[in-house]
Amino acid sequence: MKAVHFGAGNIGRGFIGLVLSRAGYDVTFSDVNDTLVDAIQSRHAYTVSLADGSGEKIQVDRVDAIDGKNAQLVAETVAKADLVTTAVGVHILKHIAGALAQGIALRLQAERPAPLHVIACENAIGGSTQLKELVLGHLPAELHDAFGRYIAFPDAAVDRIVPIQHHEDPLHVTVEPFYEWVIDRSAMLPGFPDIEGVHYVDGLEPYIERKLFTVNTGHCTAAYHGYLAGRRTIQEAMASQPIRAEVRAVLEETGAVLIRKYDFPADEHARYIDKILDRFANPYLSDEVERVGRSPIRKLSPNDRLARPALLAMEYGLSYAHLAEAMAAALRFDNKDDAEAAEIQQSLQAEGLSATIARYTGLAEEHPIHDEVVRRYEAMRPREQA
Ligand SMILES: NC(=O)c1ccc[n+]([C@@H]2O[C@H](COP(=O)([O-])OP(=O)(O)OC[C@H]3O[C@@H](n4cnc5c(N)ncnc54)[C@H](O)[C@@H]3O)[C@@H](O)[C@H]2O)c1
Ligand SMILES: O=P(O)(O)OC[C@@H](O)[C@@H](O)[C@H](O)[C@H](O)CO
Repeated sequence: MKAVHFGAGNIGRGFIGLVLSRAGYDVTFSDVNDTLVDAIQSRHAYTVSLADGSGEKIQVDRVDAIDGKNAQLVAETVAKADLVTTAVGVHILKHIAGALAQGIALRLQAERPAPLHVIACENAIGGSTQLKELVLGHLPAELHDAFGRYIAFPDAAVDRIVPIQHHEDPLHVTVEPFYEWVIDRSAMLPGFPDIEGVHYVDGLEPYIERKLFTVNTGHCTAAYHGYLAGRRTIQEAMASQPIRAEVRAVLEETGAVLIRKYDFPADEHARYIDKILDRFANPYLSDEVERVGRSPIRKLSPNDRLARPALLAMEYGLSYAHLAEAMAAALRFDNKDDAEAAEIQQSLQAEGLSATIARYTGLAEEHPIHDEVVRRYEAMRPREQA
């Protein structure tokens, strides 16, 4: 079985590539990073360590790589694959859609096209569905019918903390022991063999919202408050009692929303939160606040981990004060190396606070959550004075 995985980065090598390889797939990574592609092409293997103090290394074999900048080669590789996965970043999906569509077109020209599943493993609601729309935009109308019959894009939720790596070997990757990969079976074609290590469900929404509004809401809260307090990593941030308490408070707000929306048992959800707080504090990981807080425009956007649970909380008459505090801290994430953070700072200077909140969160000026973010932003000290 052949899999093409877009993105040989941290989650690509440390999670998806590892699981697929163990499940019996020959994995070909497509990436635009020449260092990664060259190293995989020359060694056809890499190692993964679990951040549990054991020092044990897992060998991943039978891997290959292609240059993601070569659209023709990417298309030909996709045409021969049994499975396509991605972990490139949701904003990059539009850049891979053209070559993916070209590969799908090649498959659909066959007399009896082989079915294909394309699974986006990104931190977003409906990542595969978004990719499907992008791919459709590149396909001629006469292929749309066959596309609907032979190509499926089941949505997925992926959870494993993989920090930015700092090893001499560019392929080695250290990951947390925990992982969870959930795929929406109801969107799959019949006859596809289960991937060992994947949890299949009918209907992904509760799983992706639970993951995004707990792991990722809590994570970015730790990152933004940690950044403001001058902490370098999430582990250092979580060692601060006030920050840990703020992260827990945010997760109690999103937890109340999730319990109300999905009827999750409260005691089970409380254990889920406790486990996540412990994962953030894992002493064997060093995860920089800049990585976890990266792309604040995406994180503040209406359908993502801060604004969406706050809106749901308001709709249900629940508290959103700590979510508003996290949004205010995101607006003060003044990391010059992050293009989205720089854009927010520029907007704050040029347009002012209210217009910036409205533009990036979609919360208009008179909205109660907007007002709460304004109050909290104004009461918050910037990083220099923290
Ligand atoms: N790191 C984590 O803890 C984690 C966990 C769960 C989900 N995710 C999600 O996985 C995705 C990737 O995150 P990451 O941390 O691995 O990032 P990363 O930057 O380590 O990896 C992304 C990879 O995509 C490659 N890439 C960029 N443009 C490309 C293109 N046009 N074609 C092919 N490859 C391209 C980059 O070169 C890089 O190697 C994101 O959506 C992230 O939210 C990350
Ligand atoms: O990848 P992002 O930028 O959406 O979010 C940063 C981290 O919260 C994220 O990568 C987590 O480490 C991951 O989602 C854990 O499963």
